[in-house]
Formats: sequence, C-alpha cells, structure tokens
Amino acid sequence: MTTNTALNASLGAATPATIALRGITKVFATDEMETHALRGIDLDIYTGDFVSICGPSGCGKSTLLSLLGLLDMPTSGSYQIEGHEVSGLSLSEAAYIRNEKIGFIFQSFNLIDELTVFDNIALPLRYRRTSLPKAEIEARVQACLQKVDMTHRAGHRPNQLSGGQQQRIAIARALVGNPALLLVDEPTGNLDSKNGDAVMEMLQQLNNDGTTLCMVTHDPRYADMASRKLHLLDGRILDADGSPLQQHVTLKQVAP
Ligand SMILES: Nc1ncnc2c1ncn2[C@@H]1O[C@H](COP(=O)(O)OP(=O)(O)OP(=O)(O)O)[C@@H](O)[C@H]1O
Repeated sequence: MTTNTALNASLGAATPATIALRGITKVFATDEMETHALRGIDLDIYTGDFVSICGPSGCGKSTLLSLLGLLDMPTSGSYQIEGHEVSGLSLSEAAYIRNEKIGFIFQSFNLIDELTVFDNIALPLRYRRTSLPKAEIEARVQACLQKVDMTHRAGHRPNQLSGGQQQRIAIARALVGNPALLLVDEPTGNLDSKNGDAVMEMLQQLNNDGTTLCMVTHDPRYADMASRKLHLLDGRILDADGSPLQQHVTLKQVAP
C-alpha cells in the first residue's frame, strides 16, 4: 500500500470510481429524425461491482453498453475510466484503451473458427501495443482456461464445441487481459436454460473473485444475481434497488 493510499484509507476517503459517467447523452441523427437513445446517464461503478441493466426493447441498453465499451462515443457528457476522461478519444486511442481495460462477452460468442481455442483466447494479448513474452501469454491463457474449466479443449476449434463451451471460451478470452470492467450482453441468449445457468454461475463466481461486471439481460432471474440493478426507460435510469450492501454504486434519476 502506498503512503497516499494508506492515508486515504485511514481517513476513510472515498475511493475513486473505476467507471464514472456524468450527464451522458447519445443522439442518433439522420436527415429525417433524431433518436435520443440516452438522455442523461449518471453512473459510478466501483471495482468488484456486479451491475445488471434491464429495460424494454429500445430503452438504450445496448447503446449504454457500447459507450461503456468505447465502441461508440457519447453525444455529450463525461466518461472516465480510472480517472481518465475517455469520451473524446480518437478511434485508435479508444481501441487501445478498450483492449487494455475492457472485456466483452456477447450473446453470439464471436469466436474465430479458423483459430484454436488457445489462439482465440490469446488474441487480445497479441493485439496489445506492447507485446508480451510468449511464456507470459501461454501462462495467462492457461490460467483463464482453468478458470472456465476448459483446459482439455485448448487445441479444439470453436465449431467443435457446444454452445455452453463456446461461451466459456468467450469468457476466458474476455478475462485474459485482466480487464478493469467486463461488459456482458445477454450472455445466455443463445443457450438452453441448463447451460445458461452454468454460464451465469461462472460469471457470479468471477465477480465473487473480484471481477467487475456490467451485464445487460432480459432475464429477471439473472438480473437479480447482480449486486445492483439498473432499470432503463426511454434513455434514463429509472431507479435503484436501494440495497444497503452496495451503496458505493451511485445512480441518479436525471430530469428530462
Ligand atoms: N445506429 C443507430 N442509428 C439510429 N438509431 C439507433 C441506432 N442504434 C440505436 N438506435 C436507437 O436508439 C434507441 C435505443 O436502442 P438500443 O439498441 O440501445 O436499445 P436496447 O434497449 O438495447 O433494445 P433491445 O432490447 O431491443 O436490444 C432505439 O430507439 C434505437 O432504434
């Protein structure tokens, strides 16, 4: 612990949020119309949180996840990751931060069938600006394969695996870069209930072990597994569940 950290801890100072959104809006404009997909989102996510995002079709869930993942930029507002403003980054800077800080798990597993399971998981590390030694890549991939209990399938191709197994490989790929935030979009959408439950148990375990998660889901059972539930309607956060356990997640209702 550094001197400053120790001092802050002893003074009970608030830890800065890993993710801090302030007044985030997103407008999609065409010649004919403007769609206000997000209308002022304030949200703090701290290390170790598990946040779920629910809401009806078209309320802005995917848009919010895209902004959090730096796949798109807000129309206005501030977005900080670990204290660094990222809302105005160029495409290449955004790609760099995304690869270093954020892991993605999608409904469709988005694995590459031409590569082995091992190489799929190693891919984010191979795209890093600073290349890692081969031995470190090997060690990290093996550790992630172990986490998802898929070591025995390292040499297989994704299309030789079941859907549940493919999602576990996608989870390993998302984890391999030690992301500050794991963004999860309908992780069980392509799975039967047994495999869906197994994937959710795995995500819950990762969160118990310290991984920070933000997940979009339509399934209320899975949303309830989160430590904090966000409800979106028409581009606004409606309410928080008020759980006393997670008071460090700050949600604000934003006036129209
Ligand atoms: N690229 C785009 N261009 C124009 N409008 C868009 C674009 N992407 C999203 N929208 C609009 O923004 C609003 C929010 O869309 P978004 O995909 O975030 O909703 P969602 O809550 O994820 O919906 P679903 O649950 O159906 O996936 C919708 O009205 C949608 O039509």
